[in-house]
Amino acid sequence: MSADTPHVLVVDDEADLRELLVITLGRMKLKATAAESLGAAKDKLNSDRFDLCLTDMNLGDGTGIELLQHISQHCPEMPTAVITAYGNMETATDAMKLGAYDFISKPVALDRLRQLIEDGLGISHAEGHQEEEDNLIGMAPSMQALKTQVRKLSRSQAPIYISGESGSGKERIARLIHNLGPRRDKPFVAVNCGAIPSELMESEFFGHRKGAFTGAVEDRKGLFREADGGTLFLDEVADLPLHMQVKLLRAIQEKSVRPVGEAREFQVNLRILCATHKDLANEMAEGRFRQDLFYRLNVIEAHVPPLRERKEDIPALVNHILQRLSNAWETSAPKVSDQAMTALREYSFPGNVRELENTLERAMTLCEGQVIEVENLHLHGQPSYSPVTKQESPKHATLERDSSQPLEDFLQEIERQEIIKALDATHWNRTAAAKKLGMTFRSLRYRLKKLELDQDEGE
Ligand SMILES: Nc1ncnc2c1ncn2[C@@H]1O[C@H](COP(=O)(O)OP(=O)(O)OP(=O)(O)O)[C@@H](O)[C@H]1O
Repeated sequence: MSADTPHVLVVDDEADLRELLVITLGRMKLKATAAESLGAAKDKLNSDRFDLCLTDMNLGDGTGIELLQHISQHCPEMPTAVITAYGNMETATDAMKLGAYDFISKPVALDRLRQLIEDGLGISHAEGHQEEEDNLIGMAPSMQALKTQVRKLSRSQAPIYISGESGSGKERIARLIHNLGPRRDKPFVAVNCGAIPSELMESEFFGHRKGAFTGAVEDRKGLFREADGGTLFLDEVADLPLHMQVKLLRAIQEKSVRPVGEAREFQVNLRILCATHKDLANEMAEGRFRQDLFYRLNVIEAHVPPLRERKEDIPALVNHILQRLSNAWETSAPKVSDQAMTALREYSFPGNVRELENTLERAMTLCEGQVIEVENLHLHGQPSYSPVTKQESPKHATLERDSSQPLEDFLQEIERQEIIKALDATHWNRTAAAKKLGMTFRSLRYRLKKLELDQDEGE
């Protein structure tokens, strides 16, 4: 064995299991050192350097949890996995919250054990990828804390629930967790659970065999197998129908899937991350989300704060987004006037970073020359606001009629502005806007035509 052969510490008070672990590691050409108690493990950690630690939960003079606490203080960089009693998810969850990257249940299956060891060594050889982190803009203390958490979580295999408002950056966080971790060279598959028709869900997730149902013209692997070895990101997980939640839980627990119309099961090794802008605990309390799946997915929560709570990040985000847009459009990035930047900082951004991106994209189209001014931003609640998809409308009424303006024109301008406000508040959903304005859909449609505001967008 050479000096750079990875060195693994095995901690278990049961001699049989200790021996099995040492033999398996030897067959994998790894160097193993065994400790039979918590005290002995601490001594070995003091006197030697290890690349990985596998520990049982019962250690005679202490527990695996105590060992994890010791490791997190004295050698936090060393990946540690725990061995738990069969079906004891609670202990496994506690261990992962304390930094264990994964767990294995007894009786220990050898192929799963080998996978666990390989995953762990992949972590200890992973270098930091600074450029990945640089793509996540955020100097606000809440974002710095989130980045620290993400760095830690990327080393773990624990499922993570990413909470946060729409457009706040949940998927971006999920990608960063994947890209910083040992699975980075394997696929990252993102799926919006709310966008798949209920009847197609099973085949989307688990695949199907050709001819399994009408329309199944060829074999399909399904998202779980596409993500094999990598990460599956379940966005809007609260939108999964209950029958699918049962199947998902089973696939996660068994680490295997059976495609529709197929007799065989296929093993999958993936990490599950999920997100929703809904309150998942509340969805569970209301009976729309299964409790067992909730506890399986929500081992650790990472929260992405809304943009209005980290306004200090707005200028850096603006520069980052304008740079990205101008690269894509092959133009030079425009500047943002001081007033426009102040307006952006004062705005509440209900649609978070995605809304900021849309606002800047529109402003870049509208601004003449190289400077984005306040009036190019069209922020809600500003007098110059007009809809995103419309061409620049003629000058907006100031709500004070100048004496030369015919009353009819003035009233029409007020009507236009009120309708636009309602349409925007409802994302151009005309039925909802009509309700907001206290008129029928037909009547709104008539007015839209009259004011030349009718368009197909946003239905
Ligand atoms: N901190 C950030 N730095 C740079 N870009 C960001 C940041 N946060 C979000 N973005 C960008 O904003 C857009 C929205 O982010 P993302 O899709 O991750 O949000 P989300 O919370 O997953 O949205 P939804 O709830 O609609 O699924 C993306 O284009 C993303 O790249």
